[in-house]
Amino acid sequence: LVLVLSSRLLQAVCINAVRGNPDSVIAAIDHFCQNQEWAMNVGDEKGAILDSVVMETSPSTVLELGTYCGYSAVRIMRLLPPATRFITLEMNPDYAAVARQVIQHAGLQDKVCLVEGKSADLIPKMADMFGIRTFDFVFFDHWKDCYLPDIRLLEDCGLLDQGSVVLADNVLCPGAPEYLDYVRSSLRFSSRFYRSHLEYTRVLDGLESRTQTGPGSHCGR
Ligand SMILES: O=C(NCCNC(=O)c1cc(-c2ccc(F)cc2)cc(O)c1O)c1cc(O)ncn1
Ligand SMILES: [Mg+2]
Repeated sequence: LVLVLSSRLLQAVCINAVRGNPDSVIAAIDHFCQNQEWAMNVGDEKGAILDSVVMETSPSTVLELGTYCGYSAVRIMRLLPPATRFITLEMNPDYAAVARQVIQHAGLQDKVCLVEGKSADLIPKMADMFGIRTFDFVFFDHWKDCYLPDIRLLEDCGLLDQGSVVLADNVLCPGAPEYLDYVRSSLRFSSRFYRSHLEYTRVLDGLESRTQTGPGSHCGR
């Protein structure tokens, strides 16, 4: 039986991780990617930075764009108190299917709301679909050329407000230059670069966080 990479990653989780234990799921994926096959999870080095920004923000509403195999979803959800809303969007149905099983193995299936579809189509429906007014924390890890249009869309839909944090993966590798210029250009936000490395490699990469300082665009003040 020939398995695609995401299925081989899931198999490694099923074999090596303890059911209901998110940290063992994270460790199993990192071990698989470090020793068997590279895969585009945010990884342990950037993952620790992700953890620290999530804990610092202590959000009550979280949106992730780009679920892939569910690694960062497990990382984020394991830190959140039970009442927190966590929504993750993935347009690739094969990735979404693997992610559901990885998240279930971690015992976090009741906390996740995994929606399949394009971020550009789903973001405008967030308020109606989930009764979400604004997101306190957003993690960008999907197609890099979607970062800029999608943060603009989140703003236009009034889904970001004062204090909202947007954290983006891969701003150096593969890179999101237009996005970086945008988030670093406006005075309405403070942005910070976290220097790191491409997951499981020594290639330079990093995360960029942007915190909204002024009120949301729909407040009018
Ligand atoms: O969103 C979709 N892909 C994942 C986006 N993420 C990435 O592309 C990504 C890539 C890399 C990466 C870095 C160096 C390299 F040499 C190759 C890849 C690393 C990362 O950390 C990522 O996050 C997708 C796909 C598809 O086929 N259909 C619908 N959606
Ligand atoms: Mg990434």
